[in-house]
Amino acid sequence: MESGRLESSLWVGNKRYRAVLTGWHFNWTEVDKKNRDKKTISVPVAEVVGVEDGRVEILPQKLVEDTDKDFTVFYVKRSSSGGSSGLLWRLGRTQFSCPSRVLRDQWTKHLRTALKTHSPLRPHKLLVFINPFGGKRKGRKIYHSVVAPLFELAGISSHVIVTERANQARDHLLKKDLAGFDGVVCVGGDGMFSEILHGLIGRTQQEAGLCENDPTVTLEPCSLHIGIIPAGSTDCVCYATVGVIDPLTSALHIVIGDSQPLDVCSVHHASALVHYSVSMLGYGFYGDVLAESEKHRWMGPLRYDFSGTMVYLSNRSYAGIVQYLPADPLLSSPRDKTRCLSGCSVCSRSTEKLFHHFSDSGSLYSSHFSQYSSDLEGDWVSVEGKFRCVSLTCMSSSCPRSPLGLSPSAHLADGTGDLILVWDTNPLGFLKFLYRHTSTQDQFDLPFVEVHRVKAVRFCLPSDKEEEPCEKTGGLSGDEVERSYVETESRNGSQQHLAETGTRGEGTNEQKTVSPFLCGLCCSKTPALSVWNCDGEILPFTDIFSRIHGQLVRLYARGIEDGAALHSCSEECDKCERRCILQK
Ligand SMILES: Nc1ncnc2c1ncn2[C@@H]1O[C@H](COP(=O)(O)OP(=O)(O)OP(=O)(O)O)[C@@H](O)[C@H]1O
Repeated sequence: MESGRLESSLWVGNKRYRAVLTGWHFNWTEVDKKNRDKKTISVPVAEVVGVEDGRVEILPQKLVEDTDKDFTVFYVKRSSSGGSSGLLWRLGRTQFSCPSRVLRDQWTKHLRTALKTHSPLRPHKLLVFINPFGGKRKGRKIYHSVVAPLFELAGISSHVIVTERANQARDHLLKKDLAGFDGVVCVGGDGMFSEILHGLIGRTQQEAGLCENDPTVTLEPCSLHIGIIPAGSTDCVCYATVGVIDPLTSALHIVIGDSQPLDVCSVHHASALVHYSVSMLGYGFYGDVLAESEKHRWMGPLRYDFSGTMVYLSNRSYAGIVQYLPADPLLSSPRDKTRCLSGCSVCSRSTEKLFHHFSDSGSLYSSHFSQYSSDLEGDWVSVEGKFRCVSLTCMSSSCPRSPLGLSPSAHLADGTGDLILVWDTNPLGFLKFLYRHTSTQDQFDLPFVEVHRVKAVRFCLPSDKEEEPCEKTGGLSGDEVERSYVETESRNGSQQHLAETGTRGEGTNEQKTVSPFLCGLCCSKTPALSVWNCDGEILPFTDIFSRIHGQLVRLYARGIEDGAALHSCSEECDKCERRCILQK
């Protein structure tokens, strides 16, 4: 007999079922139905959230009826999210009745043992940071009403810190004792996630004795997982890694110990680390929109629409030199029309490549990497001209506004980023580019747009551009307008391969300080410089070097589940070889 297998009749209400625990799956099928339309519900053991004695309810509030012959199983139940790209997860609950207490105890014991065996990454102890001011200021309420009951059900202990200031979570992670924790949960938006990201990566490098400032160093992957409970005004990282912005769905991913590796881009200026980014590093349009929106915080989330419109109308483009190190084109391409979904094969292949010591060492994290990466070797490409925007993203950066994202075929964990160059163009062309982000039309299929899959990027100003405050730079002169036109025309011809890294770029304006603020839109002068928008933060430098670190962190997530590809519940479900995943 298969170990861990258990089979018996059980009752749900007044209907009799044949229940089977095979080790990997727990199934129950109604037995008394005469006709063929019997329905099997099949739950992978890895998606069982908890097993309780008696008749138990936990949401919206806990109710326990401690009976002798009953037990309650809580599990992940999917439902269509209607609009979002992923699936909503809900807490399924079924109360089973047994003929005897002995059988009941046998069932609960077997189910609990199966959970331990088949879900090795389930967290036992979590450190939780709640930003009480994020989004609509509902972080605390969301945590206590939705997340905490699930943690209790799953036997997870948590240490909760409600932050009192910005950067408290980051500082805590950098300095305090983290022994015994399996992961860190942030209840907030993208800003709060960024704090956790910086704290965890920084702490991991400190402990590994690695210098974060050196872009050539191979950083140590973080051993603690990050869970994101969306409670901000922008929750793009959650959306791009789970497919929906829903605290219950995210809490369930944490509880069952899902694990999604994530690439991180480090941004350096003049030999110092400036920031880490996972979603978007953007100069030009996206930088201007962020800078403008900071002036209108009082508008709330509306400020992004307002600022986007104002910046669009200001019709700006900026001179720059972009150098990039292309990724291996044989592995994937940003134009290959694939989507990085749960179980992505491109990311899986990259895991083997990125952690090729894995099989030797037996542990992902104990593998000994060479401290200096060979990742930055290769032929760099350089382009120069005027850009509407230059963006680098390590993921699709999909969000509810742009369901396919900035780069629809980008991968979460393949060790590459997508560099998007939007050259100077007329306002209508740029509007078309922006508009295509909200539809399924290909935003890269435009003559003034390029996209490259890359491992590293440098950006610097042409030597004649000074990083001066806009009052001094004034508007573009006639010469500059002319130059812009010529460069735009010849941009493909201007590409040149660099034999080595660093002929220009990092450090060319080390001593200069950027004016982080743009001219007001009422100002008749056009600034010569934009700013970098790094995951919603303005960077105080223009010349940067950025590099993608493959799978540097792990989230309690599994990527976006493809609802369309999954078999939906049908009456014939028990005859179907695939698991019925949409249990209505
Ligand atoms: N107690 C606090 N007081 C003030 N700021 C805080 C506090 N806790 C965290 N923060 C900071 O608030 C910023 C925004 O937080 P978060 O991302 O959670 O919310 P948000 O509403 O999405 O933010 P925004 O719209 O400003 O990006 C973060 O950068 C974080 O550092």
